[in-house]
Amino acid sequence: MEKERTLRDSVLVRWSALGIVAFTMMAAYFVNDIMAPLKTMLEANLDWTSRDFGFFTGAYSFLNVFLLMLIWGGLMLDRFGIRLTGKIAAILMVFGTALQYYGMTANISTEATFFGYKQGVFMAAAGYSIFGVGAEVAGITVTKIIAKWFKGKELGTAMGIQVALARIGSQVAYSVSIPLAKSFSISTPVLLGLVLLVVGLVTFFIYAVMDRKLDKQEDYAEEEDESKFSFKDVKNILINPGFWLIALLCVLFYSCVFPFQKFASELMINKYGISDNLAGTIAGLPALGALILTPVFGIYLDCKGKGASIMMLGAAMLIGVHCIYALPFITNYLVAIILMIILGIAFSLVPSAMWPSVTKIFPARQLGTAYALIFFIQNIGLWGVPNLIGWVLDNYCVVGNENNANLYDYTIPMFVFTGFATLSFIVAYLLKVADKKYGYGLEKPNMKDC
Ligand SMILES: NCCCC[C@H](NC(=O)[C@@H](N)CCCCN)C(=O)O
Repeated sequence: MEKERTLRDSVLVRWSALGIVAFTMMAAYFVNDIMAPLKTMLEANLDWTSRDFGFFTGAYSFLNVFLLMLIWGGLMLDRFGIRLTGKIAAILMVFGTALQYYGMTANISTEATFFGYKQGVFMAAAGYSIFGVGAEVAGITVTKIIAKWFKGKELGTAMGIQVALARIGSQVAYSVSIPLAKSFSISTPVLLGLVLLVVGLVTFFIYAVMDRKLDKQEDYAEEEDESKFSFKDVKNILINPGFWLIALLCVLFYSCVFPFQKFASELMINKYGISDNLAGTIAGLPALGALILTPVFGIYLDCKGKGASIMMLGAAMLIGVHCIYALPFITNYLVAIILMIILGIAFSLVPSAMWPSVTKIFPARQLGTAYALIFFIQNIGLWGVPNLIGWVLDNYCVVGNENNANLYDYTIPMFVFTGFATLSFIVAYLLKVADKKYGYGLEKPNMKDC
């Protein structure tokens, strides 16, 4: 007997489902990056230091790392399902961003401190930390949603398009942040993010209706889902050398991209003399490049393979980019823009090879657990590196002061990023060696017929 057609068999409905949840993630990436270009203005207007900015930026991952929120989120996703987990994640993002907005706007004394940080900074960071839990849990929920609707269909393309749409959120955030803050007030960009997140929350509730309908039609049993978080699988994953190499590559590579971008606007202004209205757009160029190139490289990897070599190439490009940014005598703004474009290419190469590689190393049953653990380790870098860079800037890099904001020499921070990029290249090389030894098939194409 022919199987009954369900909602996911309709091209229009399944791509609409993707569009709806991708919007929620786009809003999340917008809020994630909206504060980055404001670093200098935060110093001038709200008396933040670089250490404060690093503390705030790293706060995104604080609860995910130290309270294991990503792990609990993974467990909750399996125990209570997509709809409840996704709604809670979206509510956390809205609540966290509202708290962050309050921390930036309320009339909090700049003198009073909390755990050694100004109260306003602490409040904004606490909000961003709650937002970070919501954003990361929403990330794994959306991965599961895409697997649910696109399994046996255009799964790879759908995942690539979702990440590409999220990059639009980042790029728009980098471009509009400073102009908005200058035209209205320093907190206006965050307020806009809050509005987008509320719309994202509403769209997720709309998605939940579709999800319930699909479950009714397909009799979708969460127990049968292959991507569950399970403590049984944790041990098997942790003893797989492929896991450690991918997780290390992920934390090192992403530590050279996301935290770097957060400080990049100021680097563009301080070192290359780029106007502050344009600096954010340039710092956001990697997201724009990745938006276009990630699907292109995805198709290449599907048809030709060479995943391990591509990860090495991306890491090598990153070493070159950060090293040239570190050289104090190269100050031409065109060089800065070209380097940002090259970083964008590397930022497309590595993720488009790395995320599908996870599916080659682990059986489908362990995928959810493997992704949650890799995200967890990645978050350690997303917490630690901004704190480290902020501390280095305050203690070793101040070279002057202009309009109540410090001027910084970024040589040391950029050499720190070069160090991480070098380590990521070594790990990518070891991954290629391990691929040969254990036969993961990372160099093989993802699809048989192209
Ligand atoms: N199917 C996995 C896609 C992962 C996309 C990846 N996102 C992350 O790694 C997040 N854990 C961290 C996002 C932080 C955003 N600034 C990506 O490349 O964005």
